[in-house]
Amino acid sequence: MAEAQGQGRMHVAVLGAGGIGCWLAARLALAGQRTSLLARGASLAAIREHGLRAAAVDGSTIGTCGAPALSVHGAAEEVDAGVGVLFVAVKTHQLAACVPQVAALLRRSPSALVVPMANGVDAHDVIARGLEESGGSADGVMGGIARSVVYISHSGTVVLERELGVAVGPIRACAPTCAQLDALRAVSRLLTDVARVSCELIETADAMRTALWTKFLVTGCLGPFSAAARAPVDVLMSTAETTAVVRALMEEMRDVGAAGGVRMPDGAVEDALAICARSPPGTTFSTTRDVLGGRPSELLEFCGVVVRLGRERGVPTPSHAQLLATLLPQERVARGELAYELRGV
Ligand SMILES: CC(C)(CO)C(=O)C(=O)O
Repeated sequence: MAEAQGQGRMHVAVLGAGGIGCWLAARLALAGQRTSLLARGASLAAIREHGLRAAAVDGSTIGTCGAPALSVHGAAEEVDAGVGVLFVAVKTHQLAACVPQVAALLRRSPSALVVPMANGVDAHDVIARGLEESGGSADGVMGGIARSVVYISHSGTVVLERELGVAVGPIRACAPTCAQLDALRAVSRLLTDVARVSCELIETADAMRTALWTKFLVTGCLGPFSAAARAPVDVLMSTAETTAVVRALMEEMRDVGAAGGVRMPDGAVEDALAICARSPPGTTFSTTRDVLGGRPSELLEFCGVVVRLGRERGVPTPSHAQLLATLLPQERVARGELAYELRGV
């Protein structure tokens, strides 16, 4: 952990070259911070050849980074030892499959913190369970939340649309050690002061769970619903009929969370609705883009999880069940599990 605490600098690794992973890697590397990015396929090839480019929405280049600050790898075994923090920035449905990479990295850097930057409310559990099942330790698994609106325009280029920062903090029942808390503080300082990614440090697991569910209230319902409605958030929020559906979806999520001991502030749904109502024209979430682009999405980890937790906790979730059912056939097609024709369309 010594490297994590020294001078606010540490060796950072990022697993996943999607929007969030490339955004974090680019911000860190552009600031001269040593960063190892784990990528695959076309992203790996493009970043190896041309570096990682960060662009503004109008297409202009913010900066391009490569060696020596940024190194890109296809396997965790290639990453040097001494990593202080690993950000796991993959889609929630890819988390379980990437645990072997996390385990391989931890074998070389056993004191690294593992911070998921994934959607949903249980990324830390999926990673921790996977590590424990493979005989490893999950003690370094923390909580993380990404709030920025960023996306990959083409392999090797990440577009920074709205940089709203991240949050990190403990999340698991076992209390973090003093060294881990110091390392979390160092991560937060590194991101905020060096990489210019505003990072909120959340001090307790309870507060972290509340923060995860607060984001989930918005993304977990509006991502899938705006895909089903084929309309951006601002349009859904300026139409009475669709706003009523959004409210019902959020209320179900609040109740399911509360039944599991998550302390949501009074007015959490009103606050989430107000945030959505302020969305700029055309706003979509990654789930919306994935569903409409015919790619596997986080539907099962959003509506699917709400429905499952609702059943386990005795909370009715009819709106989520309906939204899940509406999008399920498309999701199965995207996952290669189903094929059909829509005649006459
Ligand atoms: C809310 C947002 C944009 C934050 O990264 C997101 O999580 C998503 O689009 O999936």
